[in-house]
Amino acid sequence: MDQSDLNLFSGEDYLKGFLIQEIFYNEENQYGVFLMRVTESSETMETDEAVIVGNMVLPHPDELIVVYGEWKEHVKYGRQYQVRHIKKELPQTQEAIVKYLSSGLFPGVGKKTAEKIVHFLGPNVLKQAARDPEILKRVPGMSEQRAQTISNGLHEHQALEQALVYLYQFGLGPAVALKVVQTYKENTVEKIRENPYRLIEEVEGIGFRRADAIARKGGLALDAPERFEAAALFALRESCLSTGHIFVTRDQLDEEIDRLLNPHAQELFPLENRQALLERMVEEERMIEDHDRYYLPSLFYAEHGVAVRVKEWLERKVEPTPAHELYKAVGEVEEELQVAYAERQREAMITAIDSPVMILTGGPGTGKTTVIQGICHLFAKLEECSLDPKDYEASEKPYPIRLAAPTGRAAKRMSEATGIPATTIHRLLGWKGDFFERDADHPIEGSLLIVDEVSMLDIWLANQLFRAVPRGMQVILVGDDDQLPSVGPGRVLQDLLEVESIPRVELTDIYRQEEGSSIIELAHRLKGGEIPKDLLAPHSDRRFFPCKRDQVTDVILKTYQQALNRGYTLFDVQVLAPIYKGPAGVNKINEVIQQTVNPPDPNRRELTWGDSVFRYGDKVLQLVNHSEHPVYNGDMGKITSIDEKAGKDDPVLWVQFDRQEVPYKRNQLNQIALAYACSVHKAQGSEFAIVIFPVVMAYHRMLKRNLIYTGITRSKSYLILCGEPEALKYGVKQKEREQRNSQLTDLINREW
Ligand SMILES: Nc1ncnc2c1ncn2[C@@H]1O[C@H](COP(=O)(O)OP(=O)(O)OP(=O)(O)O)[C@@H](O)[C@H]1O
Repeated sequence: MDQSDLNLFSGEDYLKGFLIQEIFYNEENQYGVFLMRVTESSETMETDEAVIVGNMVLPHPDELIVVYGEWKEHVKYGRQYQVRHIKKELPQTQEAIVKYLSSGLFPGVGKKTAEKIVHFLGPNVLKQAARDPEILKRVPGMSEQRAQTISNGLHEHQALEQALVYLYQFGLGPAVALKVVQTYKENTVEKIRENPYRLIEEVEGIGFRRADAIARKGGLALDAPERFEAAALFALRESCLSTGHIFVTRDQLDEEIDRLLNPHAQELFPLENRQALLERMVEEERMIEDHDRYYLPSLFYAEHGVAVRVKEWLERKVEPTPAHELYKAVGEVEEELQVAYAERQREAMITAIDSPVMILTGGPGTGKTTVIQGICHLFAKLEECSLDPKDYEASEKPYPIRLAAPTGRAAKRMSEATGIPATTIHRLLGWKGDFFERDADHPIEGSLLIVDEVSMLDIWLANQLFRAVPRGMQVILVGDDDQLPSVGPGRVLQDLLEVESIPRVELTDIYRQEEGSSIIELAHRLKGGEIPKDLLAPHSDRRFFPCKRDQVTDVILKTYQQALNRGYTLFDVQVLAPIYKGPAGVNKINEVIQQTVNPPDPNRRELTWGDSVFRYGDKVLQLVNHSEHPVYNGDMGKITSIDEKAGKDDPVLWVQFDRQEVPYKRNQLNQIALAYACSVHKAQGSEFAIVIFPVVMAYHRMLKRNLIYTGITRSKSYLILCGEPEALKYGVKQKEREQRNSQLTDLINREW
């Protein structure tokens, strides 16, 4: 395909010329402001210079470009050309071609070689040599290999440029277009013409609607089978990822497919046709069907994997410890640890010792951690093994007990409270960024596994973890099923609780209350749907400041500052909000707190990234499990250094986490966010001395009982609620749990 074949933008207003100065350019979103020398334009201009603004892939200074867009009057900066899309033209004059060839884009071509090439082959060389390396061999002294390299380079460059231009016509922004081109390289146009729907699965950020629009423009028929297949897969994946389903029923699938394919979905794909297409997809194993339930293969296998493991555990017999021995050992543990266990706590410890698998549940302050510690000591006593990690340093024997939790903060808390080493599940499983080292063939080591915060476990992680449990290892799952369910698909803890044959103990008596906590009491009341009469009354450890939505950020800010003035650190105080956007959302609150507690300062380095500013000293949150460093989703740290001039492959920012300082390159900055405020979901598994929790009706879509309960129970010493009391009352009434489709309970109960 020739560049002249792509006369896509004919008729649109344009400016043609060269960039002469970069005023501003943000590599992350390709937003830039440039001064341009205009050599040609669709309308007459008074001068030959223009300020152009917009998202565009950065052109090379010597490249001839055409920008399509329109003139706009900016309140502050005056007349500017707002760019919609940009096309790079091949240079045409001898001088420009020499500059282009020797610009560094083509390895090994310096100014002299470039001049020789143009001298011998003339101004059409760029197009010709891209197609045929033989032409270059006419240049004296040009080796065959070098001719081939230059030709390949030219071909690749022109193909990529054409691909970008091809993508802009579909309304793709430069960032997404660049991602597409990086995925398919010089085959972009071909691949998309072949099947535009492949973009959904192969390029992040493109959904069904965008791929469908591209297919429409490309002339693909509305009733093309590829269209239906793409809609079906997209509908299935979205339902599972956004709602947490493991599978969707045929009715649910049809409804979602119709929504995507409307109008006329039913006529375009009548029942019989649909059935045949779905059957074909099942045959090709792109989805799995079981009794009219449709699964993504990875979810089907994960759910079955978990069921197989749990069944195996339940079938295993653990030799019961004689009762007198058990009770004697519990007594000794009580003495050692100076705790008098309550009856139910003792029952939990004894059940744990004699069960291949057990679930321990309970709300905050009911003594789950105390029992975990008790179980570890009891286990060590009966097995006659040491709990001192030093005793295992020089030995072949593995440490007998593995404590793990889904987040780094939860693991740290567990280890501090029990005095026994604990890690994240990802670390336990040897997470390597895109795979786990530990699996059924390379299981984890030890005899007892205790996992805390199991409500956060989705079916994928549960499967990874369970399959890496070696034969004979006892498993104890600990959690609070009234908390928010896992972010990923499944309802693992709830499903396992519905399997009657799994031994479980529920702790209900609250112990922290004895230490005078009214927060826990409030949490337990709200969990039962009750709003205490003294909700608004000041308590020694909690307050409710009634205010309107517009006043919420002021109230938060005041309370935040008061806490800092009293000596609490940024890490002791945490604001939690259910949503990110809006005047009382996480983003706004972060902006306001940052402005006050860590304001702009000429002596403090900062870096603008997307809509955020990261400044030296800011508190930040890790949003995903880091692929190179042991830093996990939910970990918080402080920015200790910024180098805004760092190159693409060098770190631009460092964050000090608990145990280490972690560098971030520019393309890793999407892994962190400001953390003065964060969502309740992100705070799962963490606790803070002071929690500030705004509740206003503007959050109504997200306000649910389990969310409020989870938010409130994150606070250890002091809880500050602010906002509209009726919003809290409204939220607590919203009890109906999300209905997530899963059949884990049935699978475990079923005879296979
Ligand atoms: N039998 C007991 N006697 C006295 N105090 C107890 C007992 N059990 C637990 N506690 C105390 O109650 C408090 C809460 O216990 P623990 O931290 O074990 O509960 P938890 O369920 O893990 O709560 P959370 O999830 O909020 O951390 C602790 O201070 C603990 O020492």
